[in-house]
Order: sequence, then structure tokens, then C-alpha cells
Amino acid sequence: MTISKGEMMVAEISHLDEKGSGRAEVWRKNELGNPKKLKLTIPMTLPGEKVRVTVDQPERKRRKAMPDVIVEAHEDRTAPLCPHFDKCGGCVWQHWSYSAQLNEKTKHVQHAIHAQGFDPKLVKETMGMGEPWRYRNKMEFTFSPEGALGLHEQGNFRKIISLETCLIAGEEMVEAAMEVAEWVKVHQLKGYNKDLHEGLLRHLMVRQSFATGEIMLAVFATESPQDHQEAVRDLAERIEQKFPQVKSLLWLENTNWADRTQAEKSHILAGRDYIHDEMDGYKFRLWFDTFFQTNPTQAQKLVDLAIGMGKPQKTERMIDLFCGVGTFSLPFASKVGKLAGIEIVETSIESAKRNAEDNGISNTEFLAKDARKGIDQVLESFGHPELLLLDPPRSGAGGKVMRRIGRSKPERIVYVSCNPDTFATDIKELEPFGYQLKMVQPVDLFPHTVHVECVALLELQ
Ligand SMILES: C[S@@+](CC[C@H](N)C(=O)[O-])C[C@H]1O[C@@H](n2cnc3c(N)ncnc32)[C@H](O)[C@@H]1O
Repeated sequence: MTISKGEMMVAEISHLDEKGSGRAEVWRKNELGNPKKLKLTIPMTLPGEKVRVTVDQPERKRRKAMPDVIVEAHEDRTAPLCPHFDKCGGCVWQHWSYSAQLNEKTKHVQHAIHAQGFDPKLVKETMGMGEPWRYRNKMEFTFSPEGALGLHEQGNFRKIISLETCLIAGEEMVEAAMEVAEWVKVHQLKGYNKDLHEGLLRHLMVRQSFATGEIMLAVFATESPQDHQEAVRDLAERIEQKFPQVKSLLWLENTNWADRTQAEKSHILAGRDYIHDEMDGYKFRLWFDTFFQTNPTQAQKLVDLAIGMGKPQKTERMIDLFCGVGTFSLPFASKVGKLAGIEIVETSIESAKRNAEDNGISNTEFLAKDARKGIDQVLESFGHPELLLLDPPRSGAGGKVMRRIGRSKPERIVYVSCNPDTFATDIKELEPFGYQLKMVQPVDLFPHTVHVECVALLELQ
């Protein structure tokens, strides 16, 4: 069949890609009459579904197409709750029942470890949330050049969807963000245009501790608050009157081309420059740039699982690699003899030290070092650890770090991962050192997205 521009056709979804979109292949004839494959990426679809799509550029090999009609729906298809679902890039799987999402996540982890030669039966069923909504304690919204506040459109980082709600963020966080959006309208402030590198408002970060209730609101802007005194005063007054739980209202200057929530200068408009949070009964101070687990309910499960698998003993030495501000270090420190935390970001290490002090913990040392160098330094000062926990970023720890871990011979390794694929390649590196994978427990920290976290145990044979 030849396909002409704008022609409607029915495609069958064979599988989902790493971003959670459906993939389908259709055959067509080229201008010489030979068969040619057209690969389609179709968001908001599910495996096995038949969908009608309009093909806008049939001459291309790969195209993204939006589903016009679902001809045959997956049995677990469900109506998405959020009014922004069809545009927003935040949650791509709201049209799939929660139990089916969890199954898909388990399968992803099984495939990832099987691809590296491990037994997929070691993977348990993904632990989900009882109530998989309003789980995020931190959101970063973006201002459009016109000043609307929202999130990026699916697959289009240039376009911002103006939001009225967000069902995965805490309710008070959304209400506070909407107040800021209203303030922007009243003062007719301009948003930042990334292409032209002009405009005032760039991002709004909202973070709330679900344990203490304290909220931080941080406005990222290209100019100083002194240049907008009347508007800034009004913002502080509105927030103070309506949201007494905002304990930190910040104005952060960012003139950098990079589109990130970073700051060259910070100004406290009200309160302090950090908020108090808690995890596993331990107190943490969070600044605007502090990495902290964004789903506290499920993060608590990660901590419990890590302790259950690691079985820390009072006589043991432990390394917490990629320790951040000490989310795992503090609960483990009270159960081992000595703990060393290693982390590359200096402010996180400063924070980890202060968090240990605030919680009366004195058997820890924290090193601001790259993981590789940090392991060498700890081995010299403190000898071989009996227990090692690692929680690297999505890119994984990498072969060099994993081989150093293997040579340092901990009896037990607890690996906390946010990427099953890099987790699987990392643990493969431990096999020659005599480690055996004992179990993998996936945990859903990000319902309605493709992401899945795992806690795994490896033991030295
Ligand atoms: C997934 S976070 C985990 C943080 C912490 N375990 C927690 O749960 O809050 C990964 C951490 O690794 C740190 N990191 C990234 N690259 C690193 C490196 N090469 N060496 C040491 N730490 C690194 C990041 O700064 C980040 O804090």
C-alpha cells in the first residue's frame, strides 16, 4: 500500500519504547513500487492496541504520530484523571491501570537483568503505592515567554503548557504555585525566552516536607529583586497571608544560558534559605539545590528494604557510596560501628555532616569526592568494609567504580538503583570478584511514569 500525505491508517502497537510511547511498523510502497517500512512512535497507546493515526510525512522512515482513534483498546486501558494528560510531558502512563503499570515495571527489571545473564526469577513484584497520586514533594515548573506557569509539552521542550493543576504534586504545593501564577498575571511580568535569552521569570521550584509541612518557594529570574521591588513585596505579602507554611521564599538569579534551576545569587524574600524535612525519623535540612528523594512514602520503603537486606551489625564498618545528604547514611549509622559516606557534591556533604550532627550521630565521616577516589581514600583510612551501599545516578556507577567495589571485598552489597539497565551492567562487573545476586525488589517511586527504582542484595560467596 502506498501512503499519501495526511492519509489515515490503522497501526498495531508492538511494544513500548523507553519513554513509554507505543511503537508500530507499517509497510508502504516507495516511488519505485518497492516495499518500505515506516516506523511510528505513537504516544498514549498500549501494547497490542490497534489505533488509527494520520501520517503527515510518509516519505520519512520514522515518524511520531498522534492517535486519532483507539480502534481496539488494551483491556487495562483506563481514563486518565488529569485534564492535562494529553499534552503534559509529566506522566505518560495515566491511561494504563496502576496494577498494569506495576507489572510492566517488574518486566522491565526482569528483562534488564536477564540481558546480562542473571536469573529473572530473582526479581520480586514491584511494590506500588496504596494511593498513587499527590506523591511528589518537589516540582520544578517553567514560565513561558508570555508568563504562563506550567510544565513542558510532551516531546517538545520549547512549549510550556499552562497548568491549572498537577495530580502528582502535593495539593498545597500546587495551590502555592497557582498563587505565584496569579501574581505574575497581576504584575504583567514576562517569562524567559530561551531562544532570545531575554525575559525575567524562568522557573518556579516548590518543595514541601510531607513530614513537617514546611514549604519552600523559589523563583528563578534573570534580574535582581531590587529591580522589581513593588512586585516582589507583593509576592512576599501574598505568600505570608495565604501560606503560613511557606518557611522559605527565595529569589534566585540565574543568567546562565543552560536551562536549569541553578543560581548565581540568592536572595531570601521571607523566612530562611532551607526547610526542615524528616525521613525514617531523622531530621534533614533541605536547601533549594539539595538532592532529596521526591516520593517520601516510597523512599521510606527503600530505606526499610535496604536495612532488611543489608542486615547492618554494630561491629561492622560500612560505606555509603553516592550518599547525597545522608538519606541512607543516618538510618544505617545507628546500626553499624562506623560509616563513611562518599558524594561528589560538596554542599550535599556539608549538609550530610550537619544532618548527622542535628541527629546526634557521631560515628560517621563524609567525604566530598568522586566515588572512585573516595573508595580508595576510605579503604586506606578505615580498612575493608563489611557492608557497602551504593545509590548512583541514572547513568550508573560504571565499570571502574564497580571493580573498585569488588576489590574492596565487602561481604554484602546493597545496590539502590533508579535505572534497571545500568544496574544490570554494573552488577555484571562484580561477578569475577565472587559476588552473587540474591534478590531484586523493584519499588515504584514514580507512578504514571516509566521510571522504576530497585533495591538489590549481592553477597560475596
Ligand atoms: C540517586 S542520588 C542518591 C543520593 C542519596 N543516596 C539519597 O538517597 O538521597 C545519586 C547521588 O550521586 C551523586 N554523584 C553523582 N556522580 C557522582 C560521582 N562521580 N561520585 C560521587 N557521587 C556522585 C549525586 O550528586 C547524587 O547525590
